[in-house]
Amino acid sequence: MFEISKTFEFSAAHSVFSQRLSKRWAKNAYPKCRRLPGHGHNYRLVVYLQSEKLDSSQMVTDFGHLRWLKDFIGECFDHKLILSFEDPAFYVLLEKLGLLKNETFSLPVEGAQVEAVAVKEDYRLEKFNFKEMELSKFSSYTFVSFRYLGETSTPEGDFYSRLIDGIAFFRGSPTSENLARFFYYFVNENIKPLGVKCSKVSIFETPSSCATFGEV
Ligand SMILES: Nc1nc2c(c(=O)[nH]1)N=C([C@H](O)[C@H](O)COP(=O)(O)OP(=O)(O)OP(=O)(O)O)CN2
Repeated sequence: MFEISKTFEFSAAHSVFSQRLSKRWAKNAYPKCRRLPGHGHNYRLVVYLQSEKLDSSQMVTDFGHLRWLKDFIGECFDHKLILSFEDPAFYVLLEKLGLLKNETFSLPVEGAQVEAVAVKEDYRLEKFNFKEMELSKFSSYTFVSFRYLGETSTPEGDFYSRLIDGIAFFRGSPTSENLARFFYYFVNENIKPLGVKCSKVSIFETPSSCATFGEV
């Protein structure tokens, strides 16, 4: 069996609302990773691909065949604040940011729209634009990243373009474990036509903290 790996780097922020530390094991049991609006990491994502045989280029697959993943990470994860649908503070945070009205995600800027790049439950990609959308509809996605489409020359337009471009929604708590699982299924779904398999994915939050999901 052959195995190749490709590493991707991105910077992002998250708040690990699910963090609970045991006093017995952690000297300082204060769960600092729950803090809002979040803390940042220089993430390293390592994707492992396996194949029994080599292709016509005598490769598992060309490293260049993962360019789509580099582009996706650059557009949808890099320099984003990853907010979780399941965070108890999710609704409060969106409301305070002016993005929530009657349980509806809405942009309070005349004429502006939001472009969403969404990963569905089956890990396929979908793109759509909206001005308003019921928040409950987002929870059928595993991940949604946003881009502001509108005027930016007013202070309000500037604020909402920077805010919208800076956030993404994630289904579970954004732990390294959950991110590794997300990328494992996302990569496997989207490389099916290449005829190779993603065997595992590792996510490094820091140089010394890593989670792996797949055939470990
Ligand atoms: N199993 C997991 N544990 C922790 C996760 C996680 O995703 N999975 N996440 C965090 C935080 O995001 C934290 O920022 C990173 O944790 P940690 O390695 O403890 O970071 P430090 O740099 O503060 O730790 P050092 O002791 O200085 O290496 C927490 N835990």
